[in-house]
Amino acid sequence: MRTAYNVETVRAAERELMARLPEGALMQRAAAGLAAACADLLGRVYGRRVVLLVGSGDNGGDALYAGARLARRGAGVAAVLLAPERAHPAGLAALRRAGGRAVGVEGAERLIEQADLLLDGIVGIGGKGGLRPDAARLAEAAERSRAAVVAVDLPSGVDADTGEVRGAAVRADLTVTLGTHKPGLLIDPAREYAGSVRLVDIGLSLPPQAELEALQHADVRRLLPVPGGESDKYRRGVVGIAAGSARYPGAAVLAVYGALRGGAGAVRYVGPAADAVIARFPETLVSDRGPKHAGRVQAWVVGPGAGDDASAVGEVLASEVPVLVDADGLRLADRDAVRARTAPTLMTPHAGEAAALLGVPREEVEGARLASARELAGRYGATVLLKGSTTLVADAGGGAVRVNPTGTAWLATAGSGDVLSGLAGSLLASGLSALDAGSVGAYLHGLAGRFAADGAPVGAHDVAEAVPAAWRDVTDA
Ligand SMILES: NC(=O)C1=CN([C@@H]2O[C@H](COP(=O)(O)OP(=O)(O)OC[C@H]3O[C@@H](n4cnc5c(N)ncnc54)[C@H](OP(=O)(O)O)[C@@H]3O)[C@@H](O)[C@H]2O)[C@@H](O)CC1
Ligand SMILES: Nc1ncnc2c1ncn2[C@@H]1O[C@H](COP(=O)(O)OP(=O)(O)O)[C@@H](O)[C@H]1O
Ligand SMILES: [K+]
Repeated sequence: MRTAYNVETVRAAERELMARLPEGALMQRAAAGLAAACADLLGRVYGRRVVLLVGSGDNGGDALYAGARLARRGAGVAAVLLAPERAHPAGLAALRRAGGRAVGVEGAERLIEQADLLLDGIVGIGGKGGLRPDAARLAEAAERSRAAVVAVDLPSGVDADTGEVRGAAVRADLTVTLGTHKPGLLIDPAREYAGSVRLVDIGLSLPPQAELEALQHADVRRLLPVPGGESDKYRRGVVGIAAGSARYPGAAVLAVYGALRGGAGAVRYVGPAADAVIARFPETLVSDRGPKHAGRVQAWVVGPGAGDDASAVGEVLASEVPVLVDADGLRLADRDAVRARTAPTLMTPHAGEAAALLGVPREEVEGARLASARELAGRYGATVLLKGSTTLVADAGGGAVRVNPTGTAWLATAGSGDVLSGLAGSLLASGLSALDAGSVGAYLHGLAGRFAADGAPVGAHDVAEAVPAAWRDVTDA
């Protein structure tokens, strides 16, 4: 499991560790990791032009010490000091001893333009609000430069805890993050500014509960349902799909497609698209009598392409099995009915649907995904899977939010959300918790999207078709 911790937790761990180590030891560990990452990126250090962008905090100190190490290996290193009188004194002295030089922000543009590598030490976890004007100008100059950009700890200008970006921020090719990942490095929009992320272990001891966690293959492998000798189709779990309408029969087909590949032993379909479903998937058990009379299931999926059929949504919510609510179902679900449920509820909105439920503009959700997912989970007393460029899964009771690491923008294709609903619903029926079903479903769906697309456009049915390959990739690894 990859984890990310917020600033408050990092600060506490840092204080505890610093009390046990000689002064400056942590910064030396950070600088060693940074210099090694820069050297890897440069290939050859000798003769390269390195420019440090240095703010007045310890983030700038890390950059200065790393610059000193690179200068000792023969790089030409210049530090651009945002506040010369407040730059980390020992770091600056170390840089000068190693043959580096320091300049103010005037004239920095030319240096930045000619650099091979820029090390962004403007601000790290001590940053507050959007970058101040001088810092913003440096971030913009860095963006114009052709140099490789390495961010110290996180790209200056992004919010470490939330992933929000207000105004200018440094766009890095590589972020060398210290001690632990920060939530902002894993959540859009900030994630896009971070480039690839390399974690340098500086010895922090962190509490068991993270702010954010990302499943890896090994975690997913442990969670996937596997049939055994005792299994039969009912014991493996039956998932009910109440989806589709005369207008959107395809949503039903795609949700069933996903569900057939999600580990349940049988898929029951209820709704007006039974003919289309059976034509494509003859193994589906179909019924036109409404969810209440459809026969037993271990979990329901309701909503994809459902149009305005509020009664199916109401019947499903009244059931005592886990329920996944998606798409039209989210609009039609009564909040009190969701809150009153005792079995797990998993809601799977995209940003637009989440915005409608929260009564805020869509951009607000896209700019603050973590807070939006948590807020929605709290309001509905449900597990919320917020889809989009970064997919997050938040439980109502708090705890670590799951962030999906496998997605690809090729998944932004009509109907791919329907496949995800069926897939995650099937995992719910086979006994996973809402948090696990949502995050494992998103993981397989993202991987299937990558496999199916392989760099070219795909349709939602291709994604469903690739789920078994994703499953095997996880279990074979
Ligand atoms: N934690 C760890 O384990 C370790 C941490 N380490 C490193 O320390 C870093 C944290 O250092 P930190 O606490 O000194 O804060 P930092 O990020 O340099 O920012 C403060 C400075 O930024 C300024 N500033 C603030 N907002 C701004 C804005 N919007 N726009 C522009 N400027 C702004 C603020 O100015 P002021 O408000 O004081 O005027 C102040 O000067 C951390 O990220 C990591 O790199 C490692 O060395 C070792 C282990
Ligand atoms: N930019 C993106 N990057 C990665 N995944 C994305 C992106 N945009 C959308 N997705 C994924 O594609 C799927 C789209 O689902 P949804 O919005 O419900 O579409 P539909 O209703 O057409 O099925 C979701 O799994 C979502 O996370
Ligand atoms: K930085």
